[in-house]
Amino acid sequence: MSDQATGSFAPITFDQQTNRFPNNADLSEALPSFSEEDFEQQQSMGSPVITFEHVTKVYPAQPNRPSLHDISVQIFAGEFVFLVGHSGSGKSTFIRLITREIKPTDGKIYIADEDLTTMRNWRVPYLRRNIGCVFQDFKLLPNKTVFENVAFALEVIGKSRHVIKTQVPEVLRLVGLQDKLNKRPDQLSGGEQQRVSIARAIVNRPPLLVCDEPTGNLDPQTSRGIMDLLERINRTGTTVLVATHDREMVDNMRRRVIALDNGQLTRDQNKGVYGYDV
Ligand SMILES: Nc1ncnc2c1ncn2[C@@H]1O[C@H](COP(=O)(O)OP(=O)(O)OP(=O)(O)O)[C@@H](O)[C@H]1O
Repeated sequence: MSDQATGSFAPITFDQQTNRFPNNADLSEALPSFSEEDFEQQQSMGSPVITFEHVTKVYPAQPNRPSLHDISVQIFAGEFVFLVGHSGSGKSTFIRLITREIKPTDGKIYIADEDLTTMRNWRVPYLRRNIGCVFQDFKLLPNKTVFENVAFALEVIGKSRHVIKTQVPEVLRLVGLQDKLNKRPDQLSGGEQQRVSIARAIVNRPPLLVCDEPTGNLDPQTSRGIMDLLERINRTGTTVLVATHDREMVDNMRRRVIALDNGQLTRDQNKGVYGYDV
């Protein structure tokens, strides 16, 4: 499988004036794509996409052991961040808090300027339209083709057939699957299935992409292809957060590393490594 996928994909960004989500009615109208300079300027302007303020999460089933304890951290627009830590250190909990699958026991979480702790339930689907999610186990619909799996993400939010016919082939070109539109997931390799799930996550051009162990089921070479793809998506302006155990990948890519240990934030390092403390 070639990793030389191309595409003119550009994400929708948070509203620059208000740092709030764009109105979802506007999401199909592509904003101007970023140049590298715009992008650096945006980062130096420092608009936070994810803010945790003294966040603690205690699951009722484990009342005496916080799964996250007093976490304060910010992730800014355009960053590529690895979240690392032992099994059970709290990485998935961190991600599930961002998507408002769960709420913190204490503290505040903001996505852009939206306060997730006070967000009304009816707003949650709108939040999720702005966050692409990729998981270890792909979560594809087995009876649908590659095209249909990706199209489904647009159908459920009411996109027109015209938008679907334009955006689905474009994103499948970006992930290098333009020749597999009519295959079903069981006719694809693991790496190709993960590319479909990435295409599905970004087809609506979310400003934020969160990935929970995206290479956990893949061999090292295929994993490199997936990480290259995530880097390419990041270069279009999308903020990318990747929870991973993949030491080699983290060490090779030298991006920001946030380390969790036993629910505590133990390290936050620019151009970091996986390290031996996790
Ligand atoms: N629904 C739940 N109810 C009770 N405890 C939970 C629940 N989900 C997670 N935990 C606990 O919270 C802690 C953190 O779990 P979490 O899944 O966030 O870790 P992780 O770093 O993602 O682990 P892994 O790398 O194995 O996926 C663990 O002690 C786990 O047992």
